[in-house]
Amino acid sequence: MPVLEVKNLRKSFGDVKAVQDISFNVEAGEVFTIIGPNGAGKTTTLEMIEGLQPPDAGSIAVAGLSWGKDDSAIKTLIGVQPQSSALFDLLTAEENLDLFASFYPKRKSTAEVLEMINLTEHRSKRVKSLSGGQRQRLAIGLAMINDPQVIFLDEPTTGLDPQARRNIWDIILRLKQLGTTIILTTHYMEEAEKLSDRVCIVDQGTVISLDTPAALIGKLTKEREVRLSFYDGEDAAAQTEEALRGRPDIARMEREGANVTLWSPEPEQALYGLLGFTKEHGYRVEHVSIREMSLEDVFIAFTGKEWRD
Ligand SMILES: Nc1ncnc2c1ncn2[C@@H]1O[C@H](COP(=O)(O)OP(=O)(O)OP(=O)(O)O)[C@@H](O)[C@H]1O
Repeated sequence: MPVLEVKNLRKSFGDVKAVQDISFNVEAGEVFTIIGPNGAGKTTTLEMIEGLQPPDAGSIAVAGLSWGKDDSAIKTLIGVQPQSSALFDLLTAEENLDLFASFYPKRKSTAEVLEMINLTEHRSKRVKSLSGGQRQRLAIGLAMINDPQVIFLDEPTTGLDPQARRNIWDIILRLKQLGTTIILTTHYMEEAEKLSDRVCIVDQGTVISLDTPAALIGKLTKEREVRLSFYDGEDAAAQTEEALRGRPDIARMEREGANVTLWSPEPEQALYGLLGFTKEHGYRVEHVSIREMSLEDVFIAFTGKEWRD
């Protein structure tokens, strides 16, 4: 049985249809990531699943339980990362964890959570003197204090520097190892690609595509982009382009000065042909690279929108 079943969710705010029709299932132990442009309905969807807003229509089952019937049972099963502004500034990290733990019948030990979020040595610091990354880790600690089966993390790394972001990735991966299901939203493509078992792309309140990062990328295209630049300048590039045009393993080619870019469903084969030609003619290649398509390419292709930083 999926740990989360979301069917035909809808929610409007006046004339704004924030969520038009969203359905998905999440299996136990998955990292399931919802991505989408600004205003796509991600937060509204999460808040309905977390029981913070009632949907206008549709159904939500958490481990087979429903809001409105089984509220206190669901609350023991889920953990929600509070916005870092909801932390108590004048309490220490440890005191915040103890306070949140007191709301629940079942809990993890504070020491264990501090260890998981790598704050043991800062446990006696007041929140107001923690860094942004440390506060964010504490917010994730609060989401796990009741030892939940499912944890919701809404943009946990927004605004953090790359190192602080990686520290949060480590926590997410540790939680996954322990079997916790994680529902994540993020604006960082690399993060979604690295952490997620499946990614759900949402736009204008509907699910546009849902699959593993690899399958989403595979759906987009089988082509890879190959770039090549020549020490011997424009002439060498133009000759190479001319000679390779029409090869079956090259879908299309572009040249700009001494740089040639081509797209190929068989980039290795195309490269053999290319390098064979340049060697034969004594053209010296300065740089060769093959670029894999990324989740960012998928996002742009599906939503027609640039990714927000
Ligand atoms: N309480 C509210 N009252 C009125 N409109 C709202 C409310 N909450 C959300 N909306 C609107 O609903 C739409 C979806 O918002 P939501 O916050 O769910 O999107 P999002 O995908 O989380 O966006 P972002 O990436 O910017 O956080 C937006 O147009 C937003 O302005």
